[in-house]
Amino acid sequence: MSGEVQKGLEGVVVAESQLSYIDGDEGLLIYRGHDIETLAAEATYEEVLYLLWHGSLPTADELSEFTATMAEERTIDDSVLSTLADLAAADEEPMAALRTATSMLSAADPESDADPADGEATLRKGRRITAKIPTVLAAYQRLRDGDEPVDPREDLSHAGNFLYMLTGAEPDDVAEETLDMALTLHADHGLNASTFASMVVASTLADTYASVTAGVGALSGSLHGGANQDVMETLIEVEESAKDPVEWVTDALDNGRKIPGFGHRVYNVKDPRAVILEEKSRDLGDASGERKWYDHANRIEEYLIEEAGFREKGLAPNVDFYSGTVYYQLGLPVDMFTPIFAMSRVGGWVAHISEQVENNRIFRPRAKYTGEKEAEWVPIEER
Ligand SMILES: CC(=O)SCCNC(=O)CCNC(=O)[C@H](O)C(C)(C)COP(=O)(O)OP(=O)(O)OC[C@H]1O[C@@H](n2cnc3c(N)ncnc32)[C@H](O)[C@@H]1OP(=O)(O)O
Ligand SMILES: O=C([O-])CC(=O)C(=O)O
Repeated sequence: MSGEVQKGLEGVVVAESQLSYIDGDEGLLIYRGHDIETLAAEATYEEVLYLLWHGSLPTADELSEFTATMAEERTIDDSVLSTLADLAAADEEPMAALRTATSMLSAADPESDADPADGEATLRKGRRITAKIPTVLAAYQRLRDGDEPVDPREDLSHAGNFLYMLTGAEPDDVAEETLDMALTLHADHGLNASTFASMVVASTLADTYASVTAGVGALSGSLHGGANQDVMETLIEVEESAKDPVEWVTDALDNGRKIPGFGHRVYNVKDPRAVILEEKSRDLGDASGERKWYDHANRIEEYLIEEAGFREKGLAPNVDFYSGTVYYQLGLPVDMFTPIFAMSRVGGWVAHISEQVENNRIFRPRAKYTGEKEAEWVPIEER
């Protein structure tokens, strides 16, 4: 066995998977054979979940049964709502509130004693978690605002119902379709850090709720899902600085700052999801007459790629760079951006957890020990 350290596990292949394929040089993303551009344009998030979890696109009957089953599972227990109220009163971060609530949801699962190695039971538990996360998030946002949570409706889509529960009003088509597309784009992405975290937990044969909770925790960090919030905060900082975006970003780089929304372990070119979200951000800006956020982001991208050497370093916009401006233009609160990412990515976590337990071996890498091997024992009173 080679003792060479692969820091950050770069390039290490640890599993086989049929779920998503990424070509980081070509800027290609595929879920089970279907390219992301087609899925974003044609599929609903529910269809994508079915594809990821059950291996092929659903027929119309399969989709309507699947959608109805998930819609019936949207309600959350009063105990979860009451904990969310306590967390809102304590001004907890939304991702931390989601982490706590996801863990709590297991108490009401009707299959709590299912065999963790049963991939089908994992999918059913995962479906319940996926159905309930929007209810948790919308309730949390309303409680933070001092409003009563709104009960989920079964007749609305996953995206439409979330927006409805958030505002108390049915969303317009543009908002619903935009969010649905964003959910599709974020649903899966190979062994990213949060998916891998959830797989590591699942590989111990821990419960699905434990594995998904680990995914939420891993996604919250600023190097991963947390970057979409950071991008928007950066654009707001640019706006408030009274500096030109290029001047701002030059100063930021001179001060050793990383620019959120740029760089990726797998892509050396622009993330194909960022291409789609950029177009959506520009269209929303044009439609509302408020192109400022898109323009700031685009100016920063152009400068970093064309003039600051990012292209030569293989640094390009990732999915988080334009998702923030899209969500902002939909009027979503900035610190809900990463929870909305989780609301989508739970589909990928569940698919990978199920794939893992169906063909399981516990993850157990090693560290190269660089500490002392023969330290002298000194009694406590002599130290
Ligand atoms: C959904 C997602 O998770 S997408 C990623 C979201 N995260 C971000 O957008 C945060 C900003 N980006 C980053 O921190 C990184 O690019 C990551 C975490 C995405 C990838 O990390 P790694 O593959 O480990 O790359 P690493 O951080 O080692 O970067 C390689 C080089 O590029 C530089 N670099 C990477 N990203 C950036 C950036 N956003 N801005 C400026 N420089 C950068 C690094 O400083 C490093 O330079 P060096 O070799 O001179 O030290
Ligand atoms: O793949 C990664 O490392 C990060 C990412 O883009 C994602 O999780 O969507």
